[in-house]
Amino acid sequence: MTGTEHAALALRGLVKQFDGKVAVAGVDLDVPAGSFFGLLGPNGAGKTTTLSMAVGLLRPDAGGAWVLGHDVWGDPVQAKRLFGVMPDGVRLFDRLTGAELLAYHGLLRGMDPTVVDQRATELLDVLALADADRTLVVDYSAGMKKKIGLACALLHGPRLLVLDEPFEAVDPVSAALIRDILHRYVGGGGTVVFSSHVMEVVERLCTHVAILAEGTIKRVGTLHDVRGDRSLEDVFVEVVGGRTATGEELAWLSR
Ligand SMILES: Nc1ncnc2c1ncn2[C@@H]1O[C@H](COP(=O)(O)OP(=O)(O)OP(=O)(O)O)[C@@H](O)[C@H]1O
Repeated sequence: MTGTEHAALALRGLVKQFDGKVAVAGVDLDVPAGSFFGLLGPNGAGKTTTLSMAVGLLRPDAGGAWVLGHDVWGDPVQAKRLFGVMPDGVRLFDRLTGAELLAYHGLLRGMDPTVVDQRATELLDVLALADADRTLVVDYSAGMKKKIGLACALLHGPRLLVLDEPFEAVDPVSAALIRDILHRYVGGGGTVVFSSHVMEVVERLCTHVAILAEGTIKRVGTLHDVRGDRSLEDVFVEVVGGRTATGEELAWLSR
């Protein structure tokens, strides 16, 4: 489709309904190559549904997704070489150790086993998972599961990373580690797009932001464009709306 060649990820007219209820109502988005892109939205906004359609995990009712010009749904083999995904809820084969899981991912991607071995050792080391070499992923903590998910997404050296809530349930030390790795990845020419509802993380990391609410993109642009002179939280609350407490509710809680 014209106009989708230059973006690292281009979404056009994505729509998804579940049981007649619209979850994503026509999302158009361009994630510029080399950007650190935050997809912000409240609970239930449609972030996971949008990203799942963008990476070929959930078939859209309408619309499509292109990665560096390659059609994710029309030419999945070529497109899937170019990106790595860390889905939410971490759907991993968790009866394996971290090293085994990486070896399995490498095999699935048809990678040279020596390269897989070398990269897996490096990734487990950098992500501070090397000590857990005998632990099954099912027994990992939530933060460790995020980290092994990120390692799986990085293993084949993708040009785009798509991460659903990468900082959810992650302690500050692991979060800092993940941030560092993502920064290095973008510094080296990669593109990251991730979903979050944590303002501070997005404000700190991202060059570009989109605010998704009720299944549509409400604001999009560079962090500066979207935020202006205000805090991202102010803009987010204004865009997404929400009730303001009058102070009279829950009066029975005060003594
Ligand atoms: N498999 C499904 N079946 C039915 N409804 C679904 C399904 N997946 C998502 N939904 C609905 O679609 C809407 C968008 O959900 P989605 O998970 O994409 O939002 P989200 O922005 O990722 O939310 P959160 O931040 O809470 O993870 C919600 O109303 C949700 O209940």
